[in-house]
Amino acid sequence: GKFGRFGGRYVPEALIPALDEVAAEYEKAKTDLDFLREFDHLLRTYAGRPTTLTEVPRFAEHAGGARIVLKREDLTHTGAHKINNVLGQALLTKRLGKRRVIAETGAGQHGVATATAAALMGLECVIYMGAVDCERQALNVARMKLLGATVVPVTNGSQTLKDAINEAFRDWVTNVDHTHYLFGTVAGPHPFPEIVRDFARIIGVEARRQMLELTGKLPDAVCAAVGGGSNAIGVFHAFIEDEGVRLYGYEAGGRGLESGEHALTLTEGSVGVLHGSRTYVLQDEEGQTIESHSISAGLDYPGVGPEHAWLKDTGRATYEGVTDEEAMQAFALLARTEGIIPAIESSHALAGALRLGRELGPDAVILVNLSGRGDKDMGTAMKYFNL
Ligand SMILES: Cc1ncc(COP(=O)(O)O)c(/C=N/[C@@H](Cc2c[nH]c3ccccc23)C(=O)O)c1O
Repeated sequence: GKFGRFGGRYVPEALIPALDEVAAEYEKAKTDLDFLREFDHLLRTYAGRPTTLTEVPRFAEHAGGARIVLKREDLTHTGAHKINNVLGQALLTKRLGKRRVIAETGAGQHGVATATAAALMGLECVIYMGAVDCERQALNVARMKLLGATVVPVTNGSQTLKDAINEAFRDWVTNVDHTHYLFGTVAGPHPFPEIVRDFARIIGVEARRQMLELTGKLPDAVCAAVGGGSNAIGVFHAFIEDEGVRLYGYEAGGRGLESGEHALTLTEGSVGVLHGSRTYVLQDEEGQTIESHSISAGLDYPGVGPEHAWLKDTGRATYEGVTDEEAMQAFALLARTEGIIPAIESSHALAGALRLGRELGPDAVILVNLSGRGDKDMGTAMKYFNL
């Protein structure tokens, strides 16, 4: 397979034709100049690409004096990196002649991005979201409805991302003739990990060129939060061939390893199958998926994209945990020192960069993918900090 022993498509027979159809359409689109031009036009004039780099010297004072530069995916339209993947897949939906898109969401950012593209292109849109997540990301639920989407609260299981994905797959099996499942990250069955990575990698392509312009060299390290893995692979991919550039993925450490309440899939999980893909999974000895926990809904997932499983096994990337507490401290520190309120998901990468800066020392230059903005997280922040 594409990612060593990871990836594949472990799905019910009923979904194979739909996956084949999407894979075939993508193979055609990726060399179709009309598609590439329309996608590029939307990324520039609608999503607001290229996003800028912002150096954060006051924040970096807390990172052992290393230089820290942010890739500002929080400045894209809808406020997170998700818009890149969604615009590409929405164009594919139209090429497939389908009139309806469905999606899963946890933090609500992929849901908002999908509803946004559906409104733009006149597609019917249904978003599946765990009832717990509907509660903690209520602002995004309201945005999705305003954008014309139907939000379906999912009440089975842990009522978070994993369950929303299960419900979305059930819908797709029934409605595949007129519906595209607009998958929100680099997990899931082939071809989703490849398609979503290809649509997200513009982040790293821009950042690599921008870092050379800004600092005259490649960064010593690239840091990103890892939920399903799309913003991380999006910023990593353009640097994979650059051996001198270290790649760090930060997972949700939740209440800490000992608490058992975390989403440390790559650092504490084991090889298994989840949502159609062979990858790392948080599972017990019988192979039952263990419920994950994170203060950030977007990282609260017991699986991960197979390309990250491969990057971990080959040693090309390093994955570490960041607890809820560490993430919230980094969240507040960036706001206070640089006037930028990050998404709590992104704050895991910021906390990782503080740790890494102290390790690498004052000559290090660290690029951090600021995957989203923190408007959606103000409810959590108000409670956490008694604002
Ligand atoms: C701002 C922000 N940063 C980082 C992430 C982490 O995702 P990733 O690792 O793919 O970059 C998210 C996830 N937001 C998605 C998470 C998500 C959607 N579908 C998934 C499937 C599996 C795992 C995660 C997701 C959401 O709308 O909740 C996010 O909203």
